[in-house]
Amino acid sequence: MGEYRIAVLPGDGIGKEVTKGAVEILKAIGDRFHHQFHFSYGLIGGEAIDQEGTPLPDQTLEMCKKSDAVLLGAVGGPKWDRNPPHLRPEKGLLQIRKEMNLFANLRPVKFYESLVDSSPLKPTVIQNVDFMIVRELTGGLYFGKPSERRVEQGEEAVVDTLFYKREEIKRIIEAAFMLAKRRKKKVTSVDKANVLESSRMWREVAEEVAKRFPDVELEHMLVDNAAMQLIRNPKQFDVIVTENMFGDILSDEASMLTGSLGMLPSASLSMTGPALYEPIHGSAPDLAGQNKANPIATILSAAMMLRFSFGMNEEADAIEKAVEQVLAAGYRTADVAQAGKRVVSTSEMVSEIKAAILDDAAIENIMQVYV
Ligand SMILES: NC(=O)C1=CN([C@@H]2O[C@H](COP(=O)(O)OP(=O)(O)OC[C@H]3O[C@@H](n4cnc5c(N)ncnc54)[C@H](O)[C@@H]3O)[C@@H](O)[C@H]2O)C=CC1
Ligand SMILES: CC(C)CC(=O)C(=O)O
Ligand SMILES: [Mg+2]
Repeated sequence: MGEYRIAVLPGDGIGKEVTKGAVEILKAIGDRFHHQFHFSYGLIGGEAIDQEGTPLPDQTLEMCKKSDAVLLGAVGGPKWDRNPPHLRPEKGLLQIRKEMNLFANLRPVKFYESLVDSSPLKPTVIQNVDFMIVRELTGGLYFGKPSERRVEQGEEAVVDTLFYKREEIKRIIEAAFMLAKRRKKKVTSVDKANVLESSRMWREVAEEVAKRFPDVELEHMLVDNAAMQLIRNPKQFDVIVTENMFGDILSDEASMLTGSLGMLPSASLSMTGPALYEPIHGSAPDLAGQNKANPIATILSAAMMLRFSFGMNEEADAIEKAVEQVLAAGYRTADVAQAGKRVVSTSEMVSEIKAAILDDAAIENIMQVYV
């Protein structure tokens, strides 16, 4: 029996509700496949500021570094929006990504036939969409220094910095090529090379890396065009690789190809240490505490954890299959609700997915006896 330590950081707002659901699903997987998952909980974000005076307490970071994988909900909320930069919940998230070297953020965008009418886009546009956004996560505009307000020639001014070392660009582009090699063999490198020097180096590095992957096609695309192409013809994409902020924005946009921001999971990987798994959405203050949020993005993030961190392909498949079954059976949280479908709460959706996982196990047991 395998034993695995999972650090859980629920965070703020709906982060608490969706991680609770994903932990229930992991426990069901543990029961069905005979693994022992040990969960330990830590503070991050606004709640950590309130209780510990910092958005990322040392004990949270230590616990995560010692774990086999981290599951995170979301951070932030209006309560902390006027805090100084070092006391913002989002700072805790940026810090944990940096401290754990989680440079590669994988955000799969996958079409679900049952949700075809939940997306505002036409079925012909979204059917069979299946691509991966590879977002650089520990550099770029969210980390560059200086990032501050100042006075210049007597005027109030402000600066943020987009900084990368060549090596940081190289490793994320290599990660994208390695993924593409195992997929449809196409990398779209998204930048703003017509304006930004950082993007011109990004392009150069992409060209260099591409030489080592002759069977993978490389195309460059400017980010404004990419935002449009995602809506015009998303099926053209296989792997998109891009700078931190570009990836942040494009992935929220891409989520609507599936019908909701509440559907997109992510994995944040480092070269060596434990990885972190989180939905791509935020703490949704408008839904917090109402048992209405879609837990599927977090549940699918847990599936990514099983696949990437623990090598449990069958277990990850079981979660993904259960999600598809429950959607096909007509269960919907409010964000993907459609006429004629059954609208359920967060906890009801979790229960349905859990039942689908355990029902499948029961069928398997019967088959083992009779076949
Ligand atoms: N990874 C993280 O922890 C992130 C944190 N944030 C923080 O979250 C707070 C709110 O930011 P917003 O811009 O409103 O982004 P958001 O992602 O929290 O919400 C945007 C919209 O999507 C909806 N939504 C999000 N997740 C959903 C789910 N699982 N099910 C159903 N609907 C869902 C929300 O109700 C809202 O209408 C801010 O403090 C922001 O800084 C934002 C993005 C990511
Ligand atoms: C703090 C933000 C960078 C979080 C976010 O929007 C994201 O990671 O998608
Ligand atoms: Mg985001």
